[in-house]
Amino acid sequence: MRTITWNTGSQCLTYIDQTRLPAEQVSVETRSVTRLADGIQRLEVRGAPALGVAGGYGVALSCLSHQEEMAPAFRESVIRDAAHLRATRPTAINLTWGIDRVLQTALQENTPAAAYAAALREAQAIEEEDVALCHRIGEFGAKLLPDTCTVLTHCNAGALACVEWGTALGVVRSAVKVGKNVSVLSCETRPLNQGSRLTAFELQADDIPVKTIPDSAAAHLMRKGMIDAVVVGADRITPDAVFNKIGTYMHAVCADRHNIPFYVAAPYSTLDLSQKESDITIEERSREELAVCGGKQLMPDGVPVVNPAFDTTPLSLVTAIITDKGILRYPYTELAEHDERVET
Ligand SMILES: CSC[C@H]1O[C@H](OP(=O)(O)O)[C@H](O)[C@@H]1O
Repeated sequence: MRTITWNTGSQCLTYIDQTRLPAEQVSVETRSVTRLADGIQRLEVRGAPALGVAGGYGVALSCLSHQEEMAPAFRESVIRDAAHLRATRPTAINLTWGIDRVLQTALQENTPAAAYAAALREAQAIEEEDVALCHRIGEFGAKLLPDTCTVLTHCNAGALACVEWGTALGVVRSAVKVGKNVSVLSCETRPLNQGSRLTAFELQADDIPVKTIPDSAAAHLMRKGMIDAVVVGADRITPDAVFNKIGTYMHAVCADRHNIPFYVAAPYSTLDLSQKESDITIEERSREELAVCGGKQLMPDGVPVVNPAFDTTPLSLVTAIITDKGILRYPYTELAEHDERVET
C-alpha cells in the first residue's frame, strides 16, 4: 500500500496517518486543502519526498475546490492555498518544490477545469517519479554496503517518508534484495519517535532484522564496533550542509570519530545548490512534543524547551550522497549534466 496516492474513484487524496502507527493503520481521505495542511503540520504525512507529493496534490485539491470561481479569483485562491501549504513546514525543500511545480503547471491553463486536470496530472507524475527514484537510490546505495553489515539509521527515511520503498531504507531494502545480510539499528528519534514507531514497523513487516536503540546509545555502539555504516535521509542539502532530523549531526560527528562511513540518501531534487545553510529556516516545534509522551507528563509545568525539528551536518562529514542520479562524493559542488564525478 502506498503511503500517499490519489483515489481516482472518489477524486480524493488518501494517505496513511503516521501519527497512529504502529498501533493502528488508519488512512486519511480528503479533498480539503486545510485538512491536508493540518495533516502535514501534525506529521500525519511526513518525510521530505512524501511532502513533495503531498504538496503537489494539495495544489490539485485547491484547483478542485475553487472550480466555481472565475479565472482571476480562481488564480488568487489557488495561489493563496499554495502559500498556506508552503508555510506548514519550512525546512524540507521537497514540499515547496512539489507545490511550485504543480502550481506553475496549473496557472498556465486558461480555465479552472483545465487547471485542475493539469495539476492532477503533474501531481500524479511526481508520485510516480518518487517511486522510480527511490528504487534507483536503493540500487546505487546497495553497492556501498558490505555483504554482511549492521546499519544505523535515524528517524524514518523509509517507505513512510516517500510513496514507497524509501531512501535510506530503500538502500537497505535494495541491499537485502541483492542478497546482502543487512541488520538495522533504528534510533528511536525523540521526540516524535519516527525511528521506533515507523522504521522498526516497516522493517519488521519486511522481515529485515531491526533493533531499536535510544538515540543516546548510538555513540556507545559505534565505539564498541557494532555499527558498520550510517545511512540517513535528508530534507534539504545545500552546498555546505545536510538538513535532516535533529540528532543526525550527532551521529555524523561520532561516525567520523570512529571511521564509520556516513551516507545520506536523497533524491537529487533535495539538493538546493542556490542557497547556503544560513539561508534556511529550521522548523521549531512545540513544547508539548517534549513535555508529554503517550499522555504522560514528562516535565514540570513552566519549564521551557528548545525543540528544533532538524539539524545541519557539514558535508565534510558526509562520506557520500546517494541520489537517483548516482553517488556523489565530497566536494559536493554544482554537477554538470554528465558529471564524471557521479558514480553510477
Ligand atoms: C526520506 S527523507 C525523510 C526525512 O524526513 C524526516 O523528517 P520528518 O519526520 O520531520 O518529516 C526526517 O528528517 C527524515 O530523514
